Amino acid sequence: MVAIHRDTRPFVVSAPGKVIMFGEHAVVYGKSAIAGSVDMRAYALVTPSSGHSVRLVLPDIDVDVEFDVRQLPRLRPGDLAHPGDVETLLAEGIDVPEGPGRTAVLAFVYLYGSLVAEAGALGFTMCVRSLLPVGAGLGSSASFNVVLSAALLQMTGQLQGEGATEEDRRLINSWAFQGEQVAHGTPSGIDNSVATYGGFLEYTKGHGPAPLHSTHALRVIITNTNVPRSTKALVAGVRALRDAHPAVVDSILDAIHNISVTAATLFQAPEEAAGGELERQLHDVIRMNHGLLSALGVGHPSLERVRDIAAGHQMASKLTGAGGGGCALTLVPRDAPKGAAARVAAEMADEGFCCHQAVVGGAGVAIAYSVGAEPVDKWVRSMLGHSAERAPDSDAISGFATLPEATIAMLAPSH
Ligand SMILES: Nc1ncnc2c1ncn2[C@@H]1O[C@H](COP(=O)(O)OP(=O)(O)O)[C@@H](O)[C@H]1O
Ligand SMILES: C[C@@](O)(CCOP(=O)(O)O)CC(=O)O
Ligand SMILES: [Mg+2]
Repeated sequence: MVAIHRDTRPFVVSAPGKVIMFGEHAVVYGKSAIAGSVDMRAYALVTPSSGHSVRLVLPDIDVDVEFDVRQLPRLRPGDLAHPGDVETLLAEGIDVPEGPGRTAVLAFVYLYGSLVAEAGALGFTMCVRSLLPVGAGLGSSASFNVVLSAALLQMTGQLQGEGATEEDRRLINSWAFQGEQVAHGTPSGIDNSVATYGGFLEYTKGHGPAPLHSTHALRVIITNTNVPRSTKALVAGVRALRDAHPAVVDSILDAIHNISVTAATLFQAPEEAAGGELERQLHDVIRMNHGLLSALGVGHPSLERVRDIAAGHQMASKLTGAGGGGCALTLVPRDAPKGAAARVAAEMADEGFCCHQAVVGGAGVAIAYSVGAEPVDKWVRSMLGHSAERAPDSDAISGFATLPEATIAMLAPSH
């Protein structure tokens, strides 16, 4: 039986989104991929309470639900063949919303039922807000599942070091993966790994994340085309194509694998070798990876537009995440003329796209209790500062939600 940690202080858990540099989709089939955390995070504000009521407030997707915890299913290992089957255990009268909120609430029910299993009642209000665009390829689902898992593990006293120890992270990551399974069916695990561990890493299913010590600072523009798409549907589309043309699709997946392997070598090449030649090779592999993803059927005209605008400035772009719209990344070469990144972003904004000059490789999951007299907004700012410093010469590009809008007020559910 799990003892409940009766600490009634409110706390915040945050976790970053991710940008897949190389290897999306192929990673689902055991190929190698490279990804890093981005400086946009999800935040869960948890306010423990003594009753039997759990309120889950998700303003980004218009969800505000309340459950009597005695009605939620309790799950033991092996109760379900797949976490996605949690729906079948819902008691009559349990109200789970339709639409985008459904998978989020089902992931919550699954994680609550598994982690609070025999521990009796555990009441609280949890509000999750995210600076990540929802459903755009930056791993918003994974950072959501990481903050859920970490918050529930923390409240049930299952973390040794408030999420900071190796064992804490292993535990958070494995539960967040199950949350991703509720939503996606067959996730590779790369998104939840980046959201948990942060940094920049190489990932192969079954081997887990391996930190990649890049010797080169990356300047990356992330562009959200604002074209909605579903990760689950895109992953299923690639699976159907592979079922129809196994030899062809497997050779594309192998080519993507070889791109990730090549890129890992390039990222780790000695600094002396980092001249134009190295950047030219990175440019080539980005371009080829995008073409191969298009061949898998996960491209979109908006992504081609991003690629064309970048190419007009001698920069390479590729879709990132599941594709079909959503986000693309553009590598800004070190020797790009001053202001070039801002000009690219302005051209993209003219198309209705949003751009963000990302800092890649910041911290993973973090848990924080409010401390003493520290003003709460200052405290939230310091949490946002977990990511690496911005490059001093970075152009001001901010089409995404950023501070100061992201104050604690957005974390507090309206009553
Ligand atoms: N801020 C959020 N609040 C609640 N749920 C979220 C939030 N962000 C993401 N989600 C969950 O993740 C889903 C989107 O995940 P997905 O389609 O995998 O796209 P991506 O992970 O690329 O953003 C949403 O439908 C919702 O279930
Ligand atoms: C397409 C895929 O490689 C990444 C999906 O990322 P996102 O949910 O679009 O952020 C799927 C996976 O790795 O599980
Ligand atoms: Mg996702």
